[in-house]
Amino acid sequence: MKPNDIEFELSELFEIRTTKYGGRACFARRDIPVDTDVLVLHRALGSIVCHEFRKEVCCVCFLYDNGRTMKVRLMEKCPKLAPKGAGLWFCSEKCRHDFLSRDRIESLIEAYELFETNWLSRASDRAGLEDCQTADPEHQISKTDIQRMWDGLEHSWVPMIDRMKLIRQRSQLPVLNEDEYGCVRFVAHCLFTLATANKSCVQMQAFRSLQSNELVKIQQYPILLKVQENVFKTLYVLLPPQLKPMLTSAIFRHILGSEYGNSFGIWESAECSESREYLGYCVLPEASYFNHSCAPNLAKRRQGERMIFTLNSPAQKDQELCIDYKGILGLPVKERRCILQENWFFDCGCERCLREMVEG
Ligand SMILES: C[S@@+](CC[C@H](N)C(=O)[O-])C[C@H]1O[C@@H](n2cnc3c(N)ncnc32)[C@H](O)[C@@H]1O
Repeated sequence: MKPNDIEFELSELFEIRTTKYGGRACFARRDIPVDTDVLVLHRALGSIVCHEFRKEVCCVCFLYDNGRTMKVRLMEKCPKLAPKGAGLWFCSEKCRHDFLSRDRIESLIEAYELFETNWLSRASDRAGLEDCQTADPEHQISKTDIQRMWDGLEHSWVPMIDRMKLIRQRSQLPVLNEDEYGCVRFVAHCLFTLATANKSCVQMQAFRSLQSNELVKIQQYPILLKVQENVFKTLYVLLPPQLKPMLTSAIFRHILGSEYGNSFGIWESAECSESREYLGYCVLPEASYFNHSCAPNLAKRRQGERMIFTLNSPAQKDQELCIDYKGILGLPVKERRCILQENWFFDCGCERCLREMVEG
């Protein structure tokens, strides 16, 4: 399948077409009235709460209660499977129950618990970690460098690990920093969804066709190549047997390559948007075909786990449906474009930018 081919239907209200200015985008199939919810998503493919907020944010509905620690843990319900609580905190019995009711959730709990145990046991090794993890700022990473790293992992590291007993495999685990640990959990969550979801559901189809920003992101942040290596190695050694078959380099690279450029921030739902805390991020494949516009006609809002995309003005048939990626609509055109280029790696081709650039 060519990257631009879309062979699935996301909504009866809009369709995906290729644009001249920015890959694929969503277009109204017919006139749609203002205030219509054009897309309502019930669950992310994968999500992660930032390490610093892990105890203060419910891992199901992402409730944040002004820095108070969430009181409900997993060990009370499944002391054998998750004696350390698997690094999960819940706001209520209801959210814990929702989580535990997911199909084959034991495999994800087992994975999270192993990651958490490993994380806690390596506390002393983490001191001084920052010093050893730097990348050469002069070297521009190429596709070949990325492929070389993966060839090394697949053809030499994986066979070496496969020959070892479990205890020795674990001694080969890299020491992770907080971001890498979060990334391990995020990828495991995505692999769990991929393993348990119906392969032909819209979320899976949308995921398979997501645009990857692997090269451009790693070129901008070369340290990510090392991060990916550490995350992959950790998953390879620690994933339980139910999830391990999902871990191939191709799926891993597609998960992270598409996360770079398609993820949605999980923000504290507060009145004042400027003082909101950034709590984590999630990947919503079905919502990742909306392009950005500096005059968007869609507003997005989170309601617990759900994400809702609502028209803020009537849309005519064939009109493009766009969201605001970055909360920068009040800035002058040059600043907006600079922020979009630095964070999302594109030159904004929206009508407002084109008009304001001509106006000077
Ligand atoms: C979330 S994806 C949107 C779907 C994407 N166009 C696709 O084909 O998969 C974000 C990417 O779309 C493109 N894009 C989104 N909004 C754009 C805009 N206003 N101008 C130019 N490119 C844009 C950029 O390549 C960006 O990295």
